Amino acid sequence: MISIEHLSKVYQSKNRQITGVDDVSLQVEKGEIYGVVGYSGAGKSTLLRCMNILERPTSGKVNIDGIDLLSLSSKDLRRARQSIGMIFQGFHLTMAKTVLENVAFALKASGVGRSERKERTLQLLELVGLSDKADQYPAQLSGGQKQRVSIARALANNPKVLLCDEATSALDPNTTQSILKLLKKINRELGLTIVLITHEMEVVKEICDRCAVMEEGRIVEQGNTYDIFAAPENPLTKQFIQTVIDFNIPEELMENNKGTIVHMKFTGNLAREAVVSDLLQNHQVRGNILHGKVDYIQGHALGTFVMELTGEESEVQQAIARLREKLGEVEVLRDVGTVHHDIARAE
Ligand SMILES: Nc1ncnc2c1ncn2[C@@H]1O[C@H](COP(=O)(O)OP(=O)(O)OP(=O)(O)O)[C@@H](O)[C@H]1O
Repeated sequence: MISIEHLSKVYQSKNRQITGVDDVSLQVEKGEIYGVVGYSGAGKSTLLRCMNILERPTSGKVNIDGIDLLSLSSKDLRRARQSIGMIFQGFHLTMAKTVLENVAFALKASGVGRSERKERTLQLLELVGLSDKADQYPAQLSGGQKQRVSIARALANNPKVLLCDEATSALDPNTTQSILKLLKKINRELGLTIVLITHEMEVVKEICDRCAVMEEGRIVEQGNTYDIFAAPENPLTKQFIQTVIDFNIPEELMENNKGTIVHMKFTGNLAREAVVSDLLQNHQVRGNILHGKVDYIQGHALGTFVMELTGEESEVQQAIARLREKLGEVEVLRDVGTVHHDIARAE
C-alpha cells in the first residue's frame, strides 16, 4: 500500500544543511498499522509529512496505492491526497465551527452535496462515538473528544491511508487508550492502513502490527512488533522497550541478594510452559523471583523474569546452561563467580 524508497529530506538553512530524513526505505502493507517511534528530532514528522508530500522529499520515491506521488501535477496531487487522511497532536479543528460543521467541511471541500454531506457526517460522528456532540463547539470538548472529531474529519472522504502525527501525545493515559481502541476499530472495520508516529513505545505495543525505530533521520531497526519486543537488536530499540517492559532491579535488592541474577525472556508458547519449576526440580539450585511480568503484544505473550539462583557454583552454571538451551538468550545480570573474583582482587 505504501512504499517509501531511499527517501531523504535535507533542509537548507542560512549557512548549513539539516538532514531531517536520511535514506529511509519502508513498506507498509494494506490494512496494517505501522508505527514509527523515535525521540524528538529523530525525523518522524518529516518522514510522515513526506508521505503525503506536505513536505517535498529532496530525493527518493513515495508510492501510495500504486501511485507515484512525486510524479503528479499539483491538481492530481490534491486529488490523490483525498485518499490519505491525516490527524495531528494539536487536532487542527476550526474553533468557530461546530463538530458537525468541522467534519462536513471536509466533504464540502471535495464537492459532496448538502444532504449527502449531512447524512455522511452523522454516520462518521456515530462511528467515532460523538453523535451527541454534533452541535457543540471544539472549545466545549475534552482533548479525546477533539481527537475523535479530527478522526471523523480525516475519514470523511473514505481515505485508504490514515497518517497519525503524535495523535495521542497530548492526551492522558486513559484517553490515549480509548483513541488507540478507536484507531484499531477503524483499521479493522474499514480496512484502513494506518501509519502513526510516536515517541511512546507503549503506543506501538498497543496497536502496531509492525514498527520502525528512528534516530538522526535514519531507521535503525524495523520489523514485526512482537519480534522487536522479544529480541531488539539496536541499543536505542532496547532503550525504548525498557520504557514499557522495565526489569531494572532496585540496587538494595541487588545488594541484599547474594546469588547469581539472571534475566530471562519467554516468548511464544514458552511463556506458558513451566520452565522455571522444571529447572528447580532438575537442578540443585534455589530460585528466588525478583521480577516477573507477562506482556501481551498483538495477542501473543512475552514473559520477562529476573531470578536469583543460589547453590553450588557448578550447579548454578549448569542451570543457566539448561535455561539457555530452553530459552535461547539468558542474560546474567550478576555472576557470583565474577563477584567472588572481584572481591578477591580488591583484597
Ligand atoms: N522546516 C524545517 N527547517 C529546518 N529544519 C527542520 C525543519 N523541520 C524539521 N527540521 C529538522 O529536521 C530534524 C527532524 O525533525 P522532525 O520534526 O521530523 O523530528 P521528530 O522526530 O518529528 O521530532 P518531534 O517529535 O520533536 O517533532 C530536526 O533536526 C529538525 O530540527
